[in-house]
Amino acid sequence: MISYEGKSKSRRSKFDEKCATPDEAKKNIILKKVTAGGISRESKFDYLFKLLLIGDSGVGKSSLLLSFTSDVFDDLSPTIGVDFKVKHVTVGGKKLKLAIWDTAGQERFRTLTSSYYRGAQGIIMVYDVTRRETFTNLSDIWAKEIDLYSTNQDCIKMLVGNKVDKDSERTVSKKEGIDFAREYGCLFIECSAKTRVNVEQCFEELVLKILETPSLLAEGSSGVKKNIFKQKPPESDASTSSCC
Ligand SMILES: Nc1nc2c(ncn2[C@@H]2O[C@H](COP(=O)(O)OP(=O)(O)OP(=O)(O)O)[C@@H](O)[C@H]2O)c(=O)[nH]1
Repeated sequence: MISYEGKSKSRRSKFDEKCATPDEAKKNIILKKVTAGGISRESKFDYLFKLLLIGDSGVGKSSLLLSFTSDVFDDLSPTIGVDFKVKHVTVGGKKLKLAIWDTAGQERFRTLTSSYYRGAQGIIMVYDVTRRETFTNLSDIWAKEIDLYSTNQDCIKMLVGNKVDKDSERTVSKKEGIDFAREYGCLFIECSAKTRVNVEQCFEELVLKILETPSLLAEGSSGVKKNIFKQKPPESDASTSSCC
């Protein structure tokens, strides 16, 4: 089991609701990073890991994140650009700070979200077991995005089939998920953000695998000065940040 010292923020600020375009979303990201930078200075940890959630719109990425960090399930509106949460956990005797980035699945944000693959030690690819196209898009879109944009050669990938609480509506079998994961060298789990089945296990297995990968530990060590919260948003410029 993971033990928590949870720190999380509610997913939708009033600012979120007003963001309708990728440009507005960029400004939103900058604001959120400033807030997260404050949190990072408060806590001690052995490793800081950057995790990324990707997959089609509506598969439940934000719901998984909210379920994991806040034990809450809600009917969420689509993510605008990129969102993130911080979670402190202890796994394998190590104190970990997880910065979990939740990307919008909608295609119009793809250029914006692609830069967030940089430096991620773990990438969670999510599909909806009741919507087959979200599974076929894994190979058509998401695996290609990882190949293009992930900068960590040893980055651990986790395939997640979400919404197993709707088993009667399932259009993707568990075996298909296992086969895909084997072919693409991913970990695999089926879960439900709604019932919380396997939600903790998903993050725990991913993080344990990262801990077993020495090259990723060098990247994620708290001794490394690189601050992943200060990652520049794509195409960010002075005018954007000064607007904020
Ligand atoms: N039944 C069920 N519904 C879920 C589950 N996870 C998410 N949902 C619902 O699916 C819808 C989409 O969930 P989101 O978490 O917003 O999906 P997303 O992948 O973040 O979507 P984008 O932000 O557009 O990329 C919401 O109505 C959720 O309530 C689940 O495990 N079971």
